[in-house]
Amino acid sequence: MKIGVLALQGAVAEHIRSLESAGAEAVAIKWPHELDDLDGLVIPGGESTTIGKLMRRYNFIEAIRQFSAQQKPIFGTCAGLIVLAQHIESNHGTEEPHLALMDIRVRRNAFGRQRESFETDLQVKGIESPVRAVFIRAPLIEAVGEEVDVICEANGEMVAARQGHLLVCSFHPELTEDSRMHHYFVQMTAQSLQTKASR
Ligand SMILES: NC(=O)CC[C@H](N)C(=O)O
Repeated sequence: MKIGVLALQGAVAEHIRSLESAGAEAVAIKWPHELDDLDGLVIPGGESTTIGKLMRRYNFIEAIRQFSAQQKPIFGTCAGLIVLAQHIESNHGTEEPHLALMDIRVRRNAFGRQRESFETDLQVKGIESPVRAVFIRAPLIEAVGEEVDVICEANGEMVAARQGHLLVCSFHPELTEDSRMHHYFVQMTAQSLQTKASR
């Protein structure tokens, strides 16, 4: 199993390390054609406007949409969650979506200045004990469509969700030693490979 980490901006090396400790082969992806031999893709955190711009400049938008159309799993963390969302809100109003793949409405920088970065332990559906979650100028999921399963909340707010082959979280699972969120994604990818093989 080979999982790519979109390497336009953000914590790429940390995601590669976490994927490896979750048992996958992981590679940095710089060009759209490199998506062809991947089984899954991680879109890391960083700054969503910048990642969106770079995705357009290097023709990743259409390539990732095609990747998703093949039901190949995609995991967006923090800014990666924002670029996957169909609806984006910020303090300046509604923004143009980027990949627009997941039926969620997100709010950028949703925690306000006092709580810009913090860490906490959160229960995630499908993971036995709480995971350490690092939030950095994090977005929140404000609304989800019918197909979306919310798998984690922080103080009643939605911070991680899954829609079929798409997984998102508003925190940074790559910044802790706990690789269970990556393991969750590796399992999703393994399942999708199995389904394909049995077709
Ligand atoms: N840590 C992050 O990825 C922050 C996301 C960033 N605040 C944005 O809106 O794009």
